Amino acid sequence: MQLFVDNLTVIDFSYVCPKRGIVGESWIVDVLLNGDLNEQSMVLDFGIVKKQIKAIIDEAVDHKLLLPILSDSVISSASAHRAGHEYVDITSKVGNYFLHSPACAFTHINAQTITINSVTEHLTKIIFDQLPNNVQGLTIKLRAEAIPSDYYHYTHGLKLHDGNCQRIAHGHRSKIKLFENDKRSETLEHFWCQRWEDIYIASESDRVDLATVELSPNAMKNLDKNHQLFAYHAPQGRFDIAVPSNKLEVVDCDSTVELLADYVARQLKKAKPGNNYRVVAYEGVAKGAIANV
Ligand SMILES: Nc1nc2c(c(=O)[nH]1)N=C([C@H](O)[C@H](O)COP(=O)(O)OP(=O)(O)OP(=O)(O)O)CN2
Repeated sequence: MQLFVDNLTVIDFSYVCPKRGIVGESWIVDVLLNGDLNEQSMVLDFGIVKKQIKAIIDEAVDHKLLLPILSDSVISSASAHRAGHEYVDITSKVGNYFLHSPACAFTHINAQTITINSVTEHLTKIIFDQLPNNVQGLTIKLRAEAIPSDYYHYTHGLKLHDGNCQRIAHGHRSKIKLFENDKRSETLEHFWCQRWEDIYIASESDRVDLATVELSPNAMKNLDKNHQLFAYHAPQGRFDIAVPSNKLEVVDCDSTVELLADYVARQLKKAKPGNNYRVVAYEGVAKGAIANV
């Protein structure tokens, strides 16, 4: 007998890509179980699938930075600054990134590259080990939202969030709808999606200098004038990141989706003060915020 739950959850995360740097991503999760019926005449109670399997997936990959640990582009090591924290040094074709975060902000994936296949394999093993004996098969399907318009991938962290969004490098694949004087402008959408392609969005208020940043000894040797540094303390611990300027947008606000919608709206208004703008910004799949100026 087979049991399925479509759209079980959306995982919002970022991953290291040797070509693209740090990439924000959102994947929808569908689950298919194969097994005998239990004493309740069920393969597995939907309640358990929806709560426990979702919780395992969240704990494994949601709001984390996924590291392809078989790739030469990632070096991770224990932090010398703080217990339970990890350094991650990343080299990529678009520049080098350096991070320091509580270890829970990273997931090591035993692969050369982060792909739907490598993450599916990682999740399947973790989940299958925790299923009851009557469940003999598990198929996890990860898929990106089908977006007919332009979209961007962004990475950020919300220092004021009391949940996992405080992690300094988690992200999303997001569309944006822009209206100029009540008329949808695909030209403007295209412009912003190019501008924010694989972007890291940092807040000016989190900027730190070389004297205060906490990064690995290797990072401190390799930082150059192209890097900009950001750090904050949040309930899970201390977070630091060095980002290459060519993959960075520094905003004058926090990066909640409400404030990003407002930020885009303000930039549009500044360029053409006589026009009215409506910005519908998404944070991953099927959720977002609307700003009007
Ligand atoms: N009003 C807002 N709420 C939240 C924002 C935000 O910008 N405005 N942002 C976040 C995080 O950035 C987060 O990445 C998104 O969280 P979400 O996927 O919704 O959170 P959960 O994992 O808890 O939800 P699931 O349904 O389990 O995916 C949080 N909130």
